[in-house]
Amino acid sequence: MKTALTIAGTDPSGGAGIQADIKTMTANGVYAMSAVTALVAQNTTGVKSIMEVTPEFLAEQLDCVFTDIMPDAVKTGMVSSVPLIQVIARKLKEYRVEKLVVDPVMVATSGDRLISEEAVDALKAELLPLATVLTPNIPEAEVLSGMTIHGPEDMERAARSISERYGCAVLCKGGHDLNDANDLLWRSGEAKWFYGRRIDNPNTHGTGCTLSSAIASNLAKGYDLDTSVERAKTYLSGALASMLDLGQGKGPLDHLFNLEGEFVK
Ligand SMILES: Nc1ncnc2c1ncn2[C@@H]1O[C@H](COP(=O)(O)OP(=O)(O)OP(=O)(O)O)[C@@H](O)[C@H]1O
Ligand SMILES: Cc1ncc(COP(=O)(O)O)c(N)n1
Repeated sequence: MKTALTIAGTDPSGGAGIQADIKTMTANGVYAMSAVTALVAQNTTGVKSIMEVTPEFLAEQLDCVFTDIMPDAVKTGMVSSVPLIQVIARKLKEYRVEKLVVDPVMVATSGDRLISEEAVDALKAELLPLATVLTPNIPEAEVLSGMTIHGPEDMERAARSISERYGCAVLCKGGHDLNDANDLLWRSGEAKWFYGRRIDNPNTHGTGCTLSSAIASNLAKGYDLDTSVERAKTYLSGALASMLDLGQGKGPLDHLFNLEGEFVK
């Protein structure tokens, strides 16, 4: 069985972060592992508080995984402070991780900030250059490129600039565009659009976490980047179209919409 590791924060309400990542990886047929960067008290209505792990403890978690079950792909999500980012970058290099999806998580759907100002600089300097693919949403692409994005051409310009600066592929997600759900992948100096039907579902808590974990799962299984993005987007659309409706805020996706078998009944 292929294996994937998520390095991210938690969501006790199960819709985003580590919990969404594990469900997504499982639903996408890989063995899921997780290293926690922060315990986050949050639910569908917002973030109440954050308790970061120490850099030493994160290093120990990563050593435990990498020395025992070397993942076929790794995804990073919420990495809220400079020392944690430094540890992650060091360990990814030490263990020569090749397939890395970096979701540059900055602000939750609820509007709560999940990374410090200084950590954005560390993310750029330490983690982005290691990524196979980076998956910013439009506001994150604006921060990383320093450009303002008003439409598809701006998405291409920003993704290209980020890709050239950090030497990685960039998937600029269009979920924040109210008309479409089209994502732009900039890789090897070229743009490729992934068109999605916009699903009329307000419950989008964890869409970013889910998409990046599904991409990592497909990379782990050996698919190339374009195919991994295509498959991940199809999976995400299915989880959104299942119209799960839980919680009092923006609810979670139905990660296991495709699960069948006798134990499900
Ligand atoms: N209503 C929707 N219908 C179909 N696809 C959607 C919808 N909303 C978002 N998506 C898709 O979900 C994925 C995540 O995009 P989005 O821009 O929402 O990321 P994000 O902002 O990081 O997510 P999050 O809301 O978790 O922070 C993209 O593939 C996007 O096209
Ligand atoms: C631990 C963690 N990581 C990421 C997100 C972003 O997800 P969303 O923007 O969908 O709330 C989150 N809310 N919590």
